[in-house]
Amino acid sequence: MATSLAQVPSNTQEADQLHSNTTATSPEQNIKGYQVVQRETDGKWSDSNGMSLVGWHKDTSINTEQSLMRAMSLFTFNSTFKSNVRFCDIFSMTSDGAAFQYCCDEFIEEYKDQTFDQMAGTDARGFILGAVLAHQYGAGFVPIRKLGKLPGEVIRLDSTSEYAKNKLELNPSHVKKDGKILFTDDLLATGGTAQSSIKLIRQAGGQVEQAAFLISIPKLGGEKKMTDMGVKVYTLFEMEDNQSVINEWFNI
Ligand SMILES: O=P(O)(O)OC[C@H]1O[C@H](OP(=O)(O)OP(=O)(O)O)[C@H](O)[C@@H]1O
Ligand SMILES: Nc1ncnc2[nH]cnc12
Repeated sequence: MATSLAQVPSNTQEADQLHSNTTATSPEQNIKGYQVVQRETDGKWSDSNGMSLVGWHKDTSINTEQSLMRAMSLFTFNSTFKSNVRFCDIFSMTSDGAAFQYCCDEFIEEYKDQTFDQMAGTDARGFILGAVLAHQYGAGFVPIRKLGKLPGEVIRLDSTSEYAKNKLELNPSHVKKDGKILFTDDLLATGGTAQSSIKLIRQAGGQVEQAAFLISIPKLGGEKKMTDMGVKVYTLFEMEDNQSVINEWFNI
């Protein structure tokens, strides 16, 4: 029986259960250094609207089939939402309590030995992880917003992302001068958004040397942009942007 996206359980425990009943053609396969779980044709995770599920955990020490299947079930992809963009929807993950907790805990673990004065995140998806981590570490949260949404005196910078041009704004009075600030966003694609956001924070007197993203698409160059500006990146997932590779994994 084919497994359409609508039938894929959103609850990760149920996903594990489903997987334990399914035979993978190649349960664990190493592609570009990452462990990947493949489903056989019967169990492919996609539906007739062109949506499919794919993703893998960056931590190669997580190598049990169950962990990988959980990682893979977190995000949905939609290739028709924005033209020419393989749009990765994090809200399939955030709307699932277990999945959301799993991701947040991974970040909490990553930064547990550090202290930060503030988190900063970009409107709108960057607010989610930033707010969770701010609460966890007792740090403040600083919003970088799109044009015209922040009251008070703002500084502004143009930014270009994989599919949009924006004007980003920051209220400098929100930034702790010389404070240690972790920049957060859901996704690092071209890095244009993160680059402009971090420039704004630095212009306001904050120190940003680290940035955290749920997902990165390495092919689009964001990680290099971050490194070039002296920012160390931590991402939980990396996404393959090559449709033919994805098709091959999932027999789509
Ligand atoms: O690395 P880049 O190519 O710059 O792309 C990444 C940015 O694009 C998305 O935001 P979007 O502008 O879609 O806004 P949203 O958070 O309001 O959905 C995402 O949340 C990042 O902020
Ligand atoms: N491919 C993508 N999916 C989701 N959000 C994005 N922001 C920039 N590129 C994106």
